[in-house]
Amino acid sequence: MAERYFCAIKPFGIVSQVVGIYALVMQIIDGKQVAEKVLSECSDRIAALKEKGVTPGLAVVLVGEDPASKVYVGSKARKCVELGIYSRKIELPADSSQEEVMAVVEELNNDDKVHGILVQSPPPPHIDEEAIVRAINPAKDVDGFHPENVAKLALEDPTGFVPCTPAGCMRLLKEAGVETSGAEAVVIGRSMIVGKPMALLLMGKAGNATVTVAHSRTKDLAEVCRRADIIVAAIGKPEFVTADMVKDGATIIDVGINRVEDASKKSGYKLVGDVAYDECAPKCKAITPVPGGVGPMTIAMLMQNTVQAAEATL
Ligand SMILES: Nc1nc(=O)c2c([nH]1)NC[C@@H]1CN(c3ccc(C(=O)N[C@@H](CCC(=O)O)C(=O)O)cc3)C=[N+]21
Repeated sequence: MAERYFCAIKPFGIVSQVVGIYALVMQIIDGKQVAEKVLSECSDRIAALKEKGVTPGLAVVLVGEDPASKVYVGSKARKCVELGIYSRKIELPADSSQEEVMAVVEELNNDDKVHGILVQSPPPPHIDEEAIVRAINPAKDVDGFHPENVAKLALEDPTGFVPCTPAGCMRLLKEAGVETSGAEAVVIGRSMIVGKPMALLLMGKAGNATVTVAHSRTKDLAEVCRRADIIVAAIGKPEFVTADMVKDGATIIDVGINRVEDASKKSGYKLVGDVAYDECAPKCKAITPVPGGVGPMTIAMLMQNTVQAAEATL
């Protein structure tokens, strides 16, 4: 599921080039390609559901006008249409009250055509996001953020929903043929959306890795990272992981999506990950690019969770 690239070392002559080619075979993990595979599995399951009279449905709620959120919500809705998932998009003004958002969630909880509910994060600052997440019926919580699903993940109960981004990272490792069992994995970041569930997945039966969770208070982060066979970068800081933090032959999963200014781009910005890709990639056995790595997988796993939610109603 992934292409192999050769990093030829030009300046050092033919012999070094050959040595370089053997020493530095590096795999760029193609997230778009793996996402296509996941989506085609979803297609088959959707067809089977429709034969039984069930059309999976996903509702996406967006509060406010954040342009990046609008892009994500748009691509989620588009993916639903492509797959034949019934899609509802609910856009609420930025000044909506807590009660108004809660009322929408309640309505969606009671809508039998809707199997999955996602409230785009982050909502405007006056909204209590935790209360919203708790109000979602756990059986429709396709983000896997509800406490019941967090508990099921910790318990390794497969009836729960695994958060989409870490689920996508695990699938990428699997499809790239990266051995997690017995590996030293370092997760950088401890968020409830990525870092914490990622650590649970790597540590659990699906991963069997030895896991370290590093964060902003970690002492000697570079040293901790250098131990890693697998680094999962989910810090939210552009190009935070540098080559000196990476062991030769490590695998890097870059969860970061940061918009940084770039005058040469029409949009005025470019996307970079949490990893300084150009300097880290030559040291890696395998690495995910940004864009085209974890991002497309997040959406694919959301579709998969929606299918799972619909199947659970049969
Ligand atoms: N309740 C909730 N659930 C989410 O799953 C959720 C959320 N809130 N809030 C925002 C984040 C972010 N997120 C992304 C999904 C796809 C791409 C994606 O497809 N990225 C493309 C590039 C997209 C671009 O060009 O901007 C890529 O990396 O190749 C990125 C980010 C889901 N999120």
